[in-house]
Amino acid sequence: MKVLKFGGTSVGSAENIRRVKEIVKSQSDDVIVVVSALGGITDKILNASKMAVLGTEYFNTEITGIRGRHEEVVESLFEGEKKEEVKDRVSKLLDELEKVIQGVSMIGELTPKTLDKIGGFGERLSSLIISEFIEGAQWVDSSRLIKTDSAFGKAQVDFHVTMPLIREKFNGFTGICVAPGFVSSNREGDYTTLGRGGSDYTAAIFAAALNASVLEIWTDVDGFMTADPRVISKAYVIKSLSYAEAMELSHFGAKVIYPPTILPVYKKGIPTWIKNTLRPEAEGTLITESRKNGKDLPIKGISSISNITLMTVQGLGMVGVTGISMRLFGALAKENINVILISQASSENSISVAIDTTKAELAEAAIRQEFEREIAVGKINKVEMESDLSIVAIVGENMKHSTGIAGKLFNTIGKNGINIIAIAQGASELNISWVVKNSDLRKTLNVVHESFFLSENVEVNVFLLGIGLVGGNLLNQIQHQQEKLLKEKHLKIKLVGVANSRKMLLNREGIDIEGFKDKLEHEGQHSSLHLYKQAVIDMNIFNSVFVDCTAATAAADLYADLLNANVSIVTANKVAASSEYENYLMLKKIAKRKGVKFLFETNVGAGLPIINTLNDLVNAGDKIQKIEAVLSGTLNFIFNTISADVPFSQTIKMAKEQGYSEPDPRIDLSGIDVMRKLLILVRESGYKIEKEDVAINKFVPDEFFAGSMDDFWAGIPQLDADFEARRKVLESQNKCWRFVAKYEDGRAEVGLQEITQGHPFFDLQGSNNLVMFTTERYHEFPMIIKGYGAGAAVTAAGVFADIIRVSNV
Ligand SMILES: NC(=O)C1=CN([C@@H]2O[C@H](COP(=O)(O)OP(=O)(O)OC[C@H]3O[C@@H](n4cnc5c(N)ncnc54)[C@H](O)[C@@H]3O)[C@@H](O)[C@H]2O)C=CC1
Ligand SMILES: N[C@@H](CC=O)C(=O)O
Repeated sequence: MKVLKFGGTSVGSAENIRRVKEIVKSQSDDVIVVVSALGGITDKILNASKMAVLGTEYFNTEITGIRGRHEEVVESLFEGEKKEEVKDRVSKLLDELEKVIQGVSMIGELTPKTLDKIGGFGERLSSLIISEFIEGAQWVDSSRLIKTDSAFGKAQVDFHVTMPLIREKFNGFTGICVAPGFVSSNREGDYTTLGRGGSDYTAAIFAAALNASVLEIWTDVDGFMTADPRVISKAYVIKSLSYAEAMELSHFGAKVIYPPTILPVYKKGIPTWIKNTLRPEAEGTLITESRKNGKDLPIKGISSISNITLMTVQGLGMVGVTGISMRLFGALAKENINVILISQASSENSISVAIDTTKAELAEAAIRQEFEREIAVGKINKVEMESDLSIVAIVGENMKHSTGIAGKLFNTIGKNGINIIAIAQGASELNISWVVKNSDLRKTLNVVHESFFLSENVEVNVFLLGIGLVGGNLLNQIQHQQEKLLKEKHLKIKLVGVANSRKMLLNREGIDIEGFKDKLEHEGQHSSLHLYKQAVIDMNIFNSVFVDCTAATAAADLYADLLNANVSIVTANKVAASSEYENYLMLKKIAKRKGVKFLFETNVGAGLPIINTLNDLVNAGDKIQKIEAVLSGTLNFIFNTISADVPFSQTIKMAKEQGYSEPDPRIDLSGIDVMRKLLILVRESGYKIEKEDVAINKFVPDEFFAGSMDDFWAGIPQLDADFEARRKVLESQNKCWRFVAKYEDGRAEVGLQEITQGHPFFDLQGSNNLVMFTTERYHEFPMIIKGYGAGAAVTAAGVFADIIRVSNV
């Protein structure tokens, strides 16, 4: 004997009822089919009753709708005489329903007893139609077999009476029987109901009573998912669960099965399948007895409940006093308030309980009344209600005796800036639950799902600002490398935001890099730096990284807020790291405190591994004694290109065209760019230094920087002749110009130098950079790092490497 239960969607239309018939007919065993009401009908019935008791005539409209839905289904499923016969029977039941609701309207009273009588009509109607539609099927009235107490609304089953009644009814039964779910009756024969979702429970009771070989719950999803697929697009179906796991997951919000369903089948060890009526070929989830399975992941699923209120009762007078908890829970129970989570520290100074927010006021009043005396004398000084919260739970038998799960869980959550308000874990170690703000729920679920279920892949969510040379190249590189990184490094780089100075485009599911510029232009929202920053923070996505490829000071001013919101920063923009020392230090401190990264490798030497190398030297205990470097790609290019044929002003234009210069090349020519770089190197070496401490020996007079960009381009050729004359002299002396940065003994300076042959800087070609670190360990022969020091492609590659560093893969 098998018991199959079909939910509201499964029987919600004539088409779906045909699928149900196919499934039932394909069974080789005897079958009991338990059905819910047609999807949405119970809500309509209850609404009609509520309208009736309020005295509005709207209930008639609801009844017409209910009638129409059933008539439509009958019309489609049946033909000829059979159709008329079923129509007639359905109509009689609907008349009965209408009469009861009209009665409610007349007397203006809707007792729980009447509500239970009304509430079960949907199942009675659907089961009647389906039993007639499946040839040879009998109809059995579950309400006469399942006996309960008289707690109308959510009656308790009397198993001592129910089980024999069912066995007796089905003694010697063969074939197919269709029964309404949800409905039951008390000792007096009045209708009761088993609670919303109770049809699952009806099926489980039948299965347990008859020792069914299997219980199948047919619904509209493929099975229990690892998380709510509406929030986690990558959630997938869990193949198998123990009864305890299924119970925990469904209790904590996974609305796949009505929680009480589990107990009867668990007691009898009846395997229970969750299957999809709309995709019967899908494997589904099998719920069986508890087995610790070495192959399973430590946790099977995550579920959550939103709109929770946490009530905290606190007071020194509670410590060591017996009976406080008993009174607290007793007071809540008296008001029929379900406690979803309990958290009490061992100091006993406070107890927190999570309850449904709709019951918060009632709960507070009940507790204040119960502890009136203790509150008056100050033994309890706080009854605090915190709302807009959610409970998240991870569930899995394999957590038992596995070390490190809670550590990994809370570390991941903390690193993503999610505050945990309360925690509960039972000694069974089957479930760890914690409370977060509603606004952090989505991020929490993503973070946990990612780290426990998709641990194979690490996801980094990129918000890019600035799509000029470096930003544009970066996106090309990501696009080309994305697939390889996923395959070989299990790293998913997802572009979730992109902005220029006017517009922003955001999509938490990912933005296709192909054609992103068009999309930004046409679909992007109007933006400003502030709006973009706020959007990044509000989207609250885990493993977020803000990538700054602008040269804007205002962009650097966003970093503190972003880091504080647990967003890592990767920046090619040198402004922040070369700003006031206090600001530079503060950003580093925030990043450290928040467990996120603040990376700026490309600030010095573009893609060259200069800052990372310096960090490694210092971290390993070396001491930087001297820095000598050529740090400007632009200036090195200029001094390598200037010739009798190519005047000074022309080389500046060329450097800009080749993408070496800053967006404003005056930053390069004035020495500011090199000053910033030296400042950063000295700071990363562990010394405190400010801009004012760096002496800049300029080689272009200040007056050329005073006006607009156009003024600059118009004026700069005036220097060509002088430069050419000096260059000739230099050439005759076999020397070259290099713009050198130097730090030694607390003195920092940058300026143009004449370099003689044989010096390491002499042969530095093109836009190359060279850095020499003289340290305690690299003393006689300094460490030298040399290579392309500017250019969009190498810089973008350096930014890309920093993004990958954020992921820690
Ligand atoms: N080009 C190179 O070789 C290297 C560049 N860098 C740094 O990379 C950064 C970008 O340089 P490039 O791509 O060459 O410059 P770029 O001028 O080509 O690109 C900068 C982009 O930022 C955008 N932008 C400016 N202000 C903005 C704002 N408020 N909001 C949004 N977008 C804004 C601009 O419209 C432009 O598209 C600069 O900070 C530069 O110092 C660092 C190392 C090497
Ligand atoms: N403008 C800079 C680019 C790299 O930082 C340079 O020329 O070096």
